[in-house]
Amino acid sequence: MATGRTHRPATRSRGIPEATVARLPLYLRALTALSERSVPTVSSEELATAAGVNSAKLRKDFSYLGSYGTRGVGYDVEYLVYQISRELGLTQDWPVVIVGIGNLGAALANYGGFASRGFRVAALIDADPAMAGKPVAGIPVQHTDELEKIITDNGVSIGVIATPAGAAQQVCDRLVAAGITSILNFAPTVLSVPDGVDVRKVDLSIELQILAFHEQRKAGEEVGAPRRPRGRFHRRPWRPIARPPAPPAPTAAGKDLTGTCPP
Ligand SMILES: NC(=O)c1ccc[n+]([C@@H]2O[C@H](COP(=O)([O-])OP(=O)(O)OC[C@H]3O[C@@H](n4cnc5c(N)ncnc54)[C@H](O)[C@@H]3O)[C@@H](O)[C@H]2O)c1
Repeated sequence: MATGRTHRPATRSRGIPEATVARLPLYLRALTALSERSVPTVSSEELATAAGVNSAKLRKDFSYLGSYGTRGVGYDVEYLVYQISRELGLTQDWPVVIVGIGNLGAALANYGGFASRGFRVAALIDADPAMAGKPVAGIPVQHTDELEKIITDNGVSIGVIATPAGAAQQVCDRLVAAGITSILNFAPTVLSVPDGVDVRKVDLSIELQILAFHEQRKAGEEVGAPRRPRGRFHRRPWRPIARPPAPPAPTAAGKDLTGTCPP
C-alpha cells in the first residue's frame, strides 16, 4: 500500500530499521491467524510464506527483537505475538479520532478490525452541522468546533483524516496544534507537518495505478512480439532508425498557414 513516512530516521531509536518495523505488522497478522488456529510453533519458512516475506529477511528481522527460535522446533507463536505486539506498542490501547465522516470515515468507523488490533475509535468529527449528534457505528458525530477539546479530553495522539483534499491541511494543522503526533491521511494530498509528527498516507488509487501498469505489461507480453531477454548485459543489436517519409513540399494552394494570421 502506498504509504509515506516523515521526520523519522531510517533506523529507530532502539536500533530496529524502519523497513523491519514496516514488516512487523505482516508477521503479526500471520501469527495472529496461527494463534487463532491454536498452532503452537511455526518455522521461519512457514511464517515467511504466510507473511509474504523472504525467510532470511524474517530471521534477520526477528534477530532485532532478540528472537531466534529453536532449531528443529521454530518460533513459539504466542510468545512472538506478544513480542511483536510489545515492539509495535500494541500492548496498550490507542484512542483514535476520525475527522471527516463521509463515505470513507463512516466505513472506517464501522470497521471492527481496529479494536482487536489495539485501536479504539474515541471520537468521530465532522464539519457538517447537520451530522452533529448523529450516531455512526454507535458513536455520535461531533462538530469540528469541538476538535481541540475532544483530543485533550480523550488523550488522543493518533488522528485519521478522511476529509476532502482541500480541507486536509487545515484539519491536520488543527490536529497537530491540539497535540496529535501521528496522522493517517486518506485525503489525496501531501500534508506538511512539523518535526516529531508522523504521517502515513493511504491511497488505494495509487495501488490500482501500479496494478494497471503491470496489467498493461502483461497484456503487452501476451499479444506482442517475442519477449526481450532479461538481464543487465543484454543489448539490442543496432538497427538504423526507420524515419517517416518526408512530407510533400507545400504548394501555393495548400500552404500551412499556422501562425501567419494577424492577431
Ligand atoms: N486513500 C484512499 O484510498 C481513499 C479512498 C476513498 C476516498 N479517499 C479520500 O477520502 C476523502 C473522503 O472521501 P469520502 O468519499 O468519504 O468523501 P465524502 O464527501 O463522503 O466525505 C467527506 C466528509 O468530510 C467532511 N468535511 C469536509 N470538510 C471538513 C473539515 N474541514 N473538517 C471536518 N470534516 C470535513 C464532510 O462534511 C464530509 O462528511 C476524500 O479526500 C477522498 O478523496 C481516499
